[in-house]
Amino acid sequence: MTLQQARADRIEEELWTLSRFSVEGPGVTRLTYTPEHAAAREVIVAAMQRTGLSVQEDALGNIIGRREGSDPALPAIAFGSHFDSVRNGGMFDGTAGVVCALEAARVLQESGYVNRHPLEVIAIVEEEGTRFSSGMLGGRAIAGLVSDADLDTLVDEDGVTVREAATAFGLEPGELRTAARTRDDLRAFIELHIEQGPILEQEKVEIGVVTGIVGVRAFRITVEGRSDHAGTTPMHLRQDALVPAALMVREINRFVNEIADGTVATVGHLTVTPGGLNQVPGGVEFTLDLRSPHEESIRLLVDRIEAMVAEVAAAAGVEAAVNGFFALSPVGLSPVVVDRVRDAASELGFTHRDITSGAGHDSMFIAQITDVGMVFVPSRAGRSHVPEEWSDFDDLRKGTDVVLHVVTALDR
Ligand SMILES: NC(=O)N[C@@H](Cc1ccccc1)C(=O)O
Ligand SMILES: [Mn+2]
Repeated sequence: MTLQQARADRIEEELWTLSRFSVEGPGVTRLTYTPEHAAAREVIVAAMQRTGLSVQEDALGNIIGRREGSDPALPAIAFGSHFDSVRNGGMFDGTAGVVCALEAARVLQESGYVNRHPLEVIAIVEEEGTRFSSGMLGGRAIAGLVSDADLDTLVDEDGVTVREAATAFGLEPGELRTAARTRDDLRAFIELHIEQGPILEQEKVEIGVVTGIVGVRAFRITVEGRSDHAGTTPMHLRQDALVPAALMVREINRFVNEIADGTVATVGHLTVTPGGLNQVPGGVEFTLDLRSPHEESIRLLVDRIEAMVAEVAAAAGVEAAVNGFFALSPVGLSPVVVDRVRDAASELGFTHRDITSGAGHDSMFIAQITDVGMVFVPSRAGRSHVPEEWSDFDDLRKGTDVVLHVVTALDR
């Protein structure tokens, strides 16, 4: 039995279809448990059913298309990615991995492949954390790492909890236990994803063999001063919260540039209250996203940032707090799967190189309960989380062929 090649035209058509399920505005904005999510879900479920997969949805809405194997006692080999997006993001981040997994399932069916292990296509929800400010929630549910309490503490900007939104969406979020997978029922997970960085394109390499994923730390930093009249309050009497906050942002940037070991820091969102032209800022809240392949660099950087924030706040006569709300150590992917990704790329004659992911992925959590590998395809100009995000459909086809080879190799 020879596997047919994946088809770039079907990948392209399905991606364009899914890209239209977005709120108005530049790029793709598809938040979890919204009408846009519901429309994408419908297309994914229909594609799974057309490919002979039986479809289940777990407590949080992860969609699992399953094909039983000739040996039902074996754990499943799964492949897929997420299908939510950041605001005004691209049409490939996550969704390309779902579409390529669907394409792989079509090729297996058309090739008449007889699988020993059950095979699963998994379309994962709420990876970006755009709605509930909690990264990789869908992947964490698969890894059994979401608690019942999380369902009530994670809220969107209107205060709607995950439990309320998932229930309104027709799911049973309380059934978290059924979402949790284990090594007994999951043999491996392979995630195809766009690189979201410049390396593969710069080096003209077709396939990224992901060996590890950076550690991620997320914080909310608050600065509390005192609001006053912008016209009548002399400068020496002010407790302006924004001036020290601006200094903190600049200092964080200086610290990271001094480390220069691949560690990165981003202040992506900053709010000022009360926010009027003629009002001295009384409060500032900003986010801080730290990433590094080196756990130690993050630890040292966090210590230095916390000391600096306290120092700058004291000097400015304001209060400040550094609140961490997400922390994940760097993850090494499973050599069993990583080696097969590399072998598959070689056998298929694709240029490839080992690469560390600067983006976080559901695979980081799923790696805690089974063997995980990732396949990267090039991103044009390394851009992602922007409407300009682009990957070539034939590169996605090549990535899909790699996924197919890894799945069938693991299935032997
Ligand atoms: N693939 C991708 O973009 N993943 C997200 C995962 C994430 C979400 C929220 C916070 C931190 C990280 C990223 O920004 O890396
Ligand atoms: Mn993303």
